[in-house]
Amino acid sequence: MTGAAHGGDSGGRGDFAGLGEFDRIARYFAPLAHPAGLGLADDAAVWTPPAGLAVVMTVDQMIEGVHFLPDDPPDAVARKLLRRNLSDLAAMGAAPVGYLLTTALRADTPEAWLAGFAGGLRRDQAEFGIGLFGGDSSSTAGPVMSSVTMFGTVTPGAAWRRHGAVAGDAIFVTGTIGDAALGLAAARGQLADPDRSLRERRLLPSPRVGLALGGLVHAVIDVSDGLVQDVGHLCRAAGCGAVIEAALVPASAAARAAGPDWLEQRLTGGDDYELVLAAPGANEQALRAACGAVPLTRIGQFTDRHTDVVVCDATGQRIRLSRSGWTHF
Ligand SMILES: Nc1ncnc2c1ncn2[C@@H]1O[C@H](COP(=O)(O)OP(=O)(O)OP(=O)(O)O)[C@@H](O)[C@H]1O
Ligand SMILES: Cc1ncc(C[n+]2csc(CCOP(=O)(O)O)c2C)c(N)n1
Ligand SMILES: [Mg+2]
Ligand SMILES: [Mg+2]
Ligand SMILES: [Mg+2]
Repeated sequence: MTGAAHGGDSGGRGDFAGLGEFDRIARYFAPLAHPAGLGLADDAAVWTPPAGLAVVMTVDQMIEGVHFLPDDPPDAVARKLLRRNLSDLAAMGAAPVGYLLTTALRADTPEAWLAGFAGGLRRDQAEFGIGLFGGDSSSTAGPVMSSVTMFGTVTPGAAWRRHGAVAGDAIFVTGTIGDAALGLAAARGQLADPDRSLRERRLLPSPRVGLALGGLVHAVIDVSDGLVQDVGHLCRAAGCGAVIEAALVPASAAARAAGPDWLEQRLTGGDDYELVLAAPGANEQALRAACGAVPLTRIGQFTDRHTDVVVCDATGQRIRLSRSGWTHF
């Protein structure tokens, strides 16, 4: 390498006003390092998993224009990135430990954006007890992009899986469904959001980490693409079908205020990061106890109608939807 030296490069351009790649890492990311990250001063992280535990790994991205809006607060972008991954670990019954981070920023990305992003990481690291293992910094002429690869642990053989639902199992869901999708509609000016609670739920999901559901559930998935599509994944994994009673799907006060025209958007819009559980109805009280303060609602049941998710109204009449959830082209 020629030019800038490690730890003191001054090859920065644009809004980073002289702050180069290695200074950015030292200033914004090294303070967030987990002990396994070795101060972000080596070529890779070295992590010794606790003896007797299995490692659970997942990765998800945040891409400007696809997963977040250009004007979204950078701390919220970072927190949602962590929380999308935390939600996948939650769906597997894993305890989160740490993560690898990649960023691709534009030369005109303000330094304040990176400072806000790192502040969001710091805040949720404290909230969820995780640390930064390391990562990679790159540049782009296009949309800002970032990804997190997150690691957690679980007792070997005890991870919850997407398969395992059986006909007759109840479908349970945590929290409320549809707020983030309605929040996106609100951001686009299609829907009022007087108390900004829909915006809040779009920006900051609540991953359901740490629920002691082991032994009570047959299958689990987190809702990222949309309730109907993600229940469909449980069905395909198990070779069964499902009936969801639309009126039972929990809605926040703001979602109820939006009215019935927004039903399809709520059930298929995604970005909820709630858990869907397949479990015997008889386990309902035990599940409720395991969920503590996290609301749990029975929304339907699995059936022997192979791999078909049916949404119906309170009279059993089928509600036809034009899509089941989010897909990238
Ligand atoms: N590009 C890829 N390379 C390898 N595996 C992939 C790739 N994309 C997805 N997968 C795998 O496919 C499965 C489904 O991935 P998907 O991203 O849909 O799950 P998810 O993270 O739960 O959903 P979402 O991305 O909507 O949050 C996972 O096991 C994931 O590891
Ligand atoms: C600007 C903007 N447009 C659309 C959405 C909605 N959205 C995008 S990707 C996705 C599914 C999960 O992502 P993936 O499958 O890539 O992991 C959802 C629900 C958003 N959040 N922001
Ligand atoms: Mg994914
Ligand atoms: Mg998932
Ligand atoms: Mg995911």
